[in-house]
Amino acid sequence: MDRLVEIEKFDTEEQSELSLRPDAWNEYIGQDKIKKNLDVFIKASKKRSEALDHVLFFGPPGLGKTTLALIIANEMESNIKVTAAPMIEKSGDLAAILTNLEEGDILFIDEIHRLSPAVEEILYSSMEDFRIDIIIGSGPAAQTVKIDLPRFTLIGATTRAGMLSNPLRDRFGMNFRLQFYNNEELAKIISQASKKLDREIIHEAAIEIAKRSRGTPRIALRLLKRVRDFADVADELNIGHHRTKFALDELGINSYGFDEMDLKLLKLLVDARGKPMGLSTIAASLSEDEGTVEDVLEPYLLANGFLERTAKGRKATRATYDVLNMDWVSEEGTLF
Ligand SMILES: Nc1ncnc2c1ncn2[C@@H]1O[C@H](COP(=O)(O)OP(=O)(O)OP(=O)(O)O)[C@@H](O)[C@H]1O
Repeated sequence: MDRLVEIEKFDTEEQSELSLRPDAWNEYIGQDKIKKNLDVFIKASKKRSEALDHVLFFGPPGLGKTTLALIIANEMESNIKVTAAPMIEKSGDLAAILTNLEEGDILFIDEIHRLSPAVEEILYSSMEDFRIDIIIGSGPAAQTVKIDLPRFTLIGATTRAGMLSNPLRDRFGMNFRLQFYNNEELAKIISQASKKLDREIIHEAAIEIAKRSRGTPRIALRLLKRVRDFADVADELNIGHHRTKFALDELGINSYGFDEMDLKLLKLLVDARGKPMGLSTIAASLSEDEGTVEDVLEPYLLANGFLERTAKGRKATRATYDVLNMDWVSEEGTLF
């Protein structure tokens, strides 16, 4: 029987990513430790003919959490339903999803930290006992009906592990943190995707795109598509280094891969002349919400030493001044 892959969380841009998405381990580049561990756990569950234990992935957007869930389903030869927490508004929505699952199915919930407490409550018993209690009616006449569920696997993904409640986090048998990719890994992802787009890309060009992708496959693939547009217009069948550099410069992507928002944030910190800045001040100055600053902007800057988090707030580092071609000012305000 064919596996069922039901996806209801993607917008149009994500739909266009689907054709480039790897569906087997050999195409999933990097994250070697996670791959190795999951491979063992999948093989063990298959050997015992059991559903895989619940899995939680966390890490910044675009690092491959959804892709991993789809590969797991492929390897387990299971049906998968992909959804996102904001689409599960009421406990009834979740109950409907759960009661429609079959033995061994996988349910993937993205942004799982955004589930409402009432919905989360239902998830606890379904993850632990494969059972849900539904209350029918209200007041003294209300009745609780227990419904048994098939043994399924929940795969949760979140950009904010810290926002997950303890009872929910504890119910996952496996936790994996995804890391940013290095340039060689991203170049491999770019070359692989380029082949799927019927283009050859030379290694130097792939590295050039990788360097400007903030360690993130989703950004790398987006840039690859734009570079391909430039190559197509110039009637170049293959993607070379010169065209790639030209295209990326035209797109205004600097050699660190920083976009306008990154640069605005770094400039804010530098303008504070060494004084730490609070998250709320940064968010207000950038007209962004705090969550976006914490989940999307900061992780890459932090991981690469362009920003420092202290108890008093965020601070520029020496590397921040270097990026912006400015003289370094220490916390005491001394110019170097
Ligand atoms: N390790 C990898 N190897 C090859 N391609 C990858 C890898 N990781 C991600 N990709 C590609 O990058 C794109 C984004 O990945 P994905 O949607 O899985 O990220 P995500 O972590 O789920 O993002 P979000 O948190 O926004 O949902 C996909 O098109 C996928 O094909």
